[in-house]
Amino acid sequence: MTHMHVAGAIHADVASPAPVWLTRPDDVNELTTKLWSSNTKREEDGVISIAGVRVTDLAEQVGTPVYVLDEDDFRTRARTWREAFAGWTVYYASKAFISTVVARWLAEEGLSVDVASLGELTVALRGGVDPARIAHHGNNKSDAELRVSLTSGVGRIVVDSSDEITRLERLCAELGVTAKVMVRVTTGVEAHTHEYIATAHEDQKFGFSIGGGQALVALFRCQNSPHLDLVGVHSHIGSQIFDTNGFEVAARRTLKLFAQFREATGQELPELDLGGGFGIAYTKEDTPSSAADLAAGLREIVRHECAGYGLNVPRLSIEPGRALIGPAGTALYRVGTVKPVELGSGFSRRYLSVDGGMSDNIRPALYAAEYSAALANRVSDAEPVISRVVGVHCEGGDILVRNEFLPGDTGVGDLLAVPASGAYSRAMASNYNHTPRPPVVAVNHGRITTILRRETLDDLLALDAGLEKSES
Ligand SMILES: Cc1ncc(COP(=O)(O)O)c(C=O)c1O
Ligand SMILES: N[C@@H](CCCC[NH3+])C(=O)O
Repeated sequence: MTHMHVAGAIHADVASPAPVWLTRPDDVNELTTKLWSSNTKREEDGVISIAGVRVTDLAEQVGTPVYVLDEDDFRTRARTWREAFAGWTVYYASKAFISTVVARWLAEEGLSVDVASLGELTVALRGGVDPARIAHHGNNKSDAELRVSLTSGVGRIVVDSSDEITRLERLCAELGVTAKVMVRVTTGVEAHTHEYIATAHEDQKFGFSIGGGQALVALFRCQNSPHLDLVGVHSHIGSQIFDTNGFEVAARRTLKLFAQFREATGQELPELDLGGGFGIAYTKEDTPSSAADLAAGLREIVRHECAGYGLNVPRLSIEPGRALIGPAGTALYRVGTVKPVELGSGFSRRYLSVDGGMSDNIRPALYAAEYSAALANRVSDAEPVISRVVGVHCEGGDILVRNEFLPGDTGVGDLLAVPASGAYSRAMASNYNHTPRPPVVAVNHGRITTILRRETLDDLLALDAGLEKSES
């Protein structure tokens, strides 16, 4: 992830070890603008508010932990991306987070939606997304899933394997329909991100390899199928990427494939999807590109490559997930214990245990992802101290924020806010240790709306078949 290369390095000038990239803030109460949703600020009395809702009121009304979505921030970001990429189709990657309310916002803001499971597809449809504006992904889509996709009129099915093409042809024949398909290709790009979220190097499960020749074969096969309508190629190189070079190389390689396809068939492929993966700021160190800069860069590359091959510029699309919902979300936790841990050589680390953990945000444990945090219910004059925010689970790796300067008097009962938490946190949440998953609330103009309620122990016990039997 972003700072993995320096995670072990330490400052010697502070009482606790801090990674070299983490600088001591002049004002520990200040909210670094790029990290927080656009309607987040500190009120005069020091309490953080999001879209006019004070986090102290929020915690009182809905409890903690809670994920807070700044509706206006999300909608504005969705519009900004749609406008920056005018003329392209912008699919929101729903895996980052989806609920029927978010699906409705997307439909209202004129975005399309990418789904990667029957669950995401169902939520998008139930949320009112036009099926024609849905792209269906997955490296092992089931018959049941493809059937729903075909019968509901999903706009694009992105095929990922020969077995899937066979399955899809059989289902299309059975249902008497034709599927519009894109072929997911592997461009061989080594994206600069964590290994687990890079998806275009050769040794991973997604797509047909361009370098190995399988991509061209898959294109021919779809082109010649009476059941499939081949519309183009899909490339996705990975996630949380800052270095735009990877997108450029992917665009070059896919357009070379377009040229090869035309040479072999005399026909041009009409569409190219360049996927998602645009990085966001989780810490002050991160410097994401703006939608406008990304759009200008990608437009120019595509134009240049198409001109070089004498191709018409295809209809283009992208699939940002994190870049739209990540910065709009804030996680709110309450501190339950504070523990100074002696590390030897005069160092100590302050562990702040909060009421959530790896069950609501697995990203630090899974990708060594870095986050930031701020004391949210008040300001403090105390010296900033390097702190580690940890959860309630039975794992040493149950870390939410590995290193952050927080006021030295942060204590039991205080609220901590973790910005940039809208993507892949609640969406990847689990019930580890039989923990009910936190709610997601939308805030706007001082109003709180629950869009996903808090799970309860009763919800979890309702799944317990043994209990059902003994009580019936
Ligand atoms: C096919 C596809 N499209 C889009 C995305 C969205 O990625 P991100 O949220 O990084 O923009 C992903 C996830 O990495 C993906 O696998
Ligand atoms: N889940 C990943 C991103 C990969 C998404 C799907 N291709 C993350 O949390 O960063």
